[in-house]
Amino acid sequence: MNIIYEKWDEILETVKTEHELSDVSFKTWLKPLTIHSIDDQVVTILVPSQQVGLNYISKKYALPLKVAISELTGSDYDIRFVLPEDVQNVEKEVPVSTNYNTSMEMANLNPKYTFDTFVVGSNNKFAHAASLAVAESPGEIYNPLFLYGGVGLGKTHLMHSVAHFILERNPSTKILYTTSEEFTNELIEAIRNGNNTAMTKFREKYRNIDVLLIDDIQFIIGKESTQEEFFHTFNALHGAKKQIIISSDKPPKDMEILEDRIRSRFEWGLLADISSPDYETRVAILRKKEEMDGYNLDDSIIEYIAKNIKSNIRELEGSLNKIIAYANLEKREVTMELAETVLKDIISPNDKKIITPEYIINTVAEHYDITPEDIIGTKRNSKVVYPRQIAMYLCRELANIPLKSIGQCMGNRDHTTIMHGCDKIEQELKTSQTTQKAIEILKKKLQPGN
Ligand SMILES: Nc1ncnc2c1ncn2[C@@H]1O[C@H](COP(=O)(O)OP(=O)(O)OP(=O)(O)O)[C@@H](O)[C@H]1O
Repeated sequence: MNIIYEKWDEILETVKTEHELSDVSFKTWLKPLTIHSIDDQVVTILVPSQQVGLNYISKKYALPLKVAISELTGSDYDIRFVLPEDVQNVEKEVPVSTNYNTSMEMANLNPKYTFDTFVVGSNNKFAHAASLAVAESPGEIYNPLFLYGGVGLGKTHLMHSVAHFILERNPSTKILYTTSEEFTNELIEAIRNGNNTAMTKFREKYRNIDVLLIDDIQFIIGKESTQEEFFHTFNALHGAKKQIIISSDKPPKDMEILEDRIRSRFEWGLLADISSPDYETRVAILRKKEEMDGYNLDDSIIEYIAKNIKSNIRELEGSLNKIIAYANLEKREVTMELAETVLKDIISPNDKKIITPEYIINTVAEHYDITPEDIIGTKRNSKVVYPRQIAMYLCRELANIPLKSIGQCMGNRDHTTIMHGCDKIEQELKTSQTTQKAIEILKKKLQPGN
């Protein structure tokens, strides 16, 4: 929390002492003042009612308050005074509700995205635990919580789960879910209106809340005014100990053309990634979905979907829905044959294509802009050694042939060399985003249907 909030009483006392105010003056003019918000270097002070005399207070106490704040914090803040009616007009935009369902609708939450319906697997264990911790103590431990991962892997589901959890405990919590695209559009609209009220309304909508969920933040990249506005929104909320949860398709350090001051704020709290689910988790997700929708499919069909749709949970669920919809429409039993027919467009024929070491070597070489000869050759500079190890790893993962045979295809290398290369990449995958991304992209190139 911004120190000005914590030391507000002390600041008022300082003004009193330094300006030798009598008790009655202090009680009348200063004591009733409270902080409305602190946005980047502007302290907005709420003056309780018009009788108190906004103009008088502003003329007489703006400077003393500015000086006292500057003495306390060591930096300069501008002072702005507002009346309750100015604020209330805007606060009506986000009314408080004590009813869970109303709050949920006002917050833009999907009722199905709760912790109960979220399947925990090794791909999302950490992100799940972090989200639960935030849900239990919003604004206190990990702020912001930054969830990142590929498309359709459950980031939105998790952030909504946090919101539901908080609302169940306290339905009057003001929560707002939005996407960075919506945020940008609303900002453009406010700027286009060209008047202060539209802008104030916009700001109050986003700053007058307890929890902000902002999805797909990567879309603010390259949008300067949005970044600027988001920066101030972030500071206002964070300064007031309000929880912020952000999702993105990549971690902050990989978000190119993002202002450094924003990147560093994203990294203030906790970063948690969600990767593609393993086979067991995919089966568990399909089973959960089946249970929720009241179906009971044969194990072999569930396994068929889980084996073939690997990287995207939205697609996984979509495949199940498609099979069921098709069966209902055609009034047919769900059989393996039906599942295969329905999913033939999604499960690319490429999956059935045998992935040979040569194919992998060519694809890796092209990706790194080197030649296949570089990969199988003996050069030892980093430009070729790393892609070579990547090729070894992919051969082991996808080609389904013994290490010895991989060694033969890779310039007659010994199987222990291949093993070493694979281990190296495996280690890197635990820590390096670059390697994770490279493997993800290359796997997609080699198996486009997955
Ligand atoms: N672990 C999980 N358990 C159950 N359902 C899940 C899980 N992960 C994702 N889903 C489901 O997969 C679908 C896609 O998830 P979601 O929209 O949260 O993904 P996302 O990561 O936000 O995607 P995008 O990058 O497109 O914004 C949703 O229907 C969600 O309920």
